[in-house]
Amino acid sequence: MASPTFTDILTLHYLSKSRFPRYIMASLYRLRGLQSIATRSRSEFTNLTRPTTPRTFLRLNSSQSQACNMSATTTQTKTSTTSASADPDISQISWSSPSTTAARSNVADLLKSGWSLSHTKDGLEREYVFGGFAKAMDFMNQVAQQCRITRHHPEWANVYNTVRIRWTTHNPKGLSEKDIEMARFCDLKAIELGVKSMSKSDWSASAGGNGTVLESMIPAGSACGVCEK
Ligand SMILES: C[C@H](O)[C@H](O)[C@H]1CNC2=NC(N)=NC(=O)C2=N1
Repeated sequence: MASPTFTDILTLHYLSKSRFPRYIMASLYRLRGLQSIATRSRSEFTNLTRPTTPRTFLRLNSSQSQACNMSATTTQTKTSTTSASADPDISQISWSSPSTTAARSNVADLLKSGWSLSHTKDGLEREYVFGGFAKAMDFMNQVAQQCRITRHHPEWANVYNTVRIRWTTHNPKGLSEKDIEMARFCDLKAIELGVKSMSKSDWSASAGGNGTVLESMIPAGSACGVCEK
């Protein structure tokens, strides 16, 4: 049995990196009389054929992928959605200023993707669950940075890995385009940080709208002392 030459080893290496199926590789070695290589231990062979860099896939649930779809379009151009779900009722929304067509379309998309309208109808609410406290803090810090840029702040609460967030405008009171923009920003940040779940927040619905941590701290859209001035 011929022992492999340096060229054989290089060829083997090259073919392995190109991830040829193992059985083709084995036949090639046999053809070339390199039985010693063809019958090498399985693990040695597997190590050669395994891709060198691990691949990670982000598996998104439907609301997360919808949020991603939305990010690919601008506020102005977004006019339709691929979702088959029924159009949410946006007629009840209490707007901060007269709403534009784009704002109405975008808020409908957000509602379809899992945001809910606050019980006072002037805000958007959602709940994110992260891998742990550190991730939840990263999320809050990154959203806070964006708040400094947009000069707009959320009403939110955190317990360990969970962040509940509400976007509403205090002055003039109601839902505004900034709320919509920030809600979308939150979804994208959360996905970027590997959020575990993005669910509809039921903080308004539960206990008649005032039974949750945040509701007892801050009634929806309450004065913040700065916005009211
Ligand atoms: C002066 C300053 O821009 C305003 O007070 C901003 C600050 N952040 C705000 N945030 C929110 N949520 N609503 C507001 O009306 C608001 N107003």
